[in-house]
Amino acid sequence: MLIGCPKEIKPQEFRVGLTPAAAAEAVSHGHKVLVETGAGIGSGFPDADYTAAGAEIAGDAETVFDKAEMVVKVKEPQAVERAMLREGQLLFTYLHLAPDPDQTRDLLGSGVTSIAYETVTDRMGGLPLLAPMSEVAGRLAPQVGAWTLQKANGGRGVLMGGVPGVGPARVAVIGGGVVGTHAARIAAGMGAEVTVLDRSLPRMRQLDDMFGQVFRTQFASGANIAEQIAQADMVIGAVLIPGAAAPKLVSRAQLSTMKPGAVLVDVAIDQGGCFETSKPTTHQDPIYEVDGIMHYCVANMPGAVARTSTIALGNATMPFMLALADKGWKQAIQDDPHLRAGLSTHQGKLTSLPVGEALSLEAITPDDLLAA
Ligand SMILES: NC(=O)C1=CN([C@@H]2O[C@H](COP(=O)(O)OP(=O)(O)OC[C@H]3O[C@@H](n4cnc5c(N)ncnc54)[C@H](O)[C@@H]3O)[C@@H](O)[C@H]2O)C=CC1
Ligand SMILES: CC(=O)C(=O)O
Ligand SMILES: [Mg+2]
Repeated sequence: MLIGCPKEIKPQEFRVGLTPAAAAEAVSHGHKVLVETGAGIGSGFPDADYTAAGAEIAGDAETVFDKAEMVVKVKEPQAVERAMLREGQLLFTYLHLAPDPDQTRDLLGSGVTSIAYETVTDRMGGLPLLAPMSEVAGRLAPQVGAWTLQKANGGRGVLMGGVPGVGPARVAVIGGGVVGTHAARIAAGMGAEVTVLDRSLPRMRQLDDMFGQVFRTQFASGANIAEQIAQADMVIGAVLIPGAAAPKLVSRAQLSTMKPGAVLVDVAIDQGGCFETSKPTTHQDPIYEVDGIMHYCVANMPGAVARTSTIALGNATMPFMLALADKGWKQAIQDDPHLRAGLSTHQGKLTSLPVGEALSLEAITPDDLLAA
């Protein structure tokens, strides 16, 4: 199979879909790999690393999209990239379709077969292709939130760990999955007083066993969320219902109950965000203020630490990428129900029920598609 890897074009996105190590593995499996010139540069991988791995270098994105049987990326295809997709081609990348009707329409219109990293599952009920980037974004969240809390950035001027004689910042993390756990660990490590709110009692038991007194857990009822945000210097949004639009857990009216200059970091923004006032921002212009409350809502946070993120993502995607290349998408998803869970569009059909529900579109399950 010819596997193509274009350079990412989302603002300030420095990750790349294929590492030289992944390219070398694909070549050793007998596949051809075509990488756009400069695609790996932002992650510290020059073209020479790809040619050494046996890949070819293409001069532009058009050549990659034109020739590739499978396009491997990081972020959802942007409008100019979507215009280059076609029926019979396979797209393997993050998609986040539920909050993105334009992208969904274009993917369906192109006929491309697309598999979303973020809905591929594993035997433990986890999301193995989302997890590495959730680890990164979770660890980044208190760091960017602490920067936003600085007075010059619009925050209330509170230091995460406090100092002797002055108490630490209070941080509420809503959602105690991968993002939430990593965020809570780092915020606690910075000296903040941290509470993690989740709706899953088994998850909170697990967190309590693992972390003891490092941070507290609290059931994510509306009342508890209201109480926590009123006391918080920083609130980190980290909820997920896989594939679906994020539930809105903090309304605009509730901002008036918060401390002026408090910070909302909405990591769940890629699924539409869990605060009513969230809207996606970029690394170039990451923060904005609503009713005195600072918001950080960057939808590709891991792009800020591209080298770590590219390698972490590549480690996770490689076995799936190889299965798709070796077997073709149909056989690969027939053999692996976890990869099947990622199938999102095929020949103009939407194959994700949560996306169908979020966008009021007709959808079938991947199983129904295979059975048809
Ligand atoms: N902005 C960015 O750059 C990035 C964003 N993300 C996003 O972060 C979000 C979280 O991802 P993960 O931690 O990997 O998901 P996860 O599935 O590991 O954790 C989600 C947690 O949310 C909890 N939850 C669901 N509904 C809830 C509710 N109503 N109230 C409280 N808790 C609730 C679940 O019980 C679960 O523990 C996703 O939207 C993901 O796409 C991930 C990586 C990068
Ligand atoms: C998960 C995601 O959206 C990202 O890593 O950018
Ligand atoms: Mg998007």
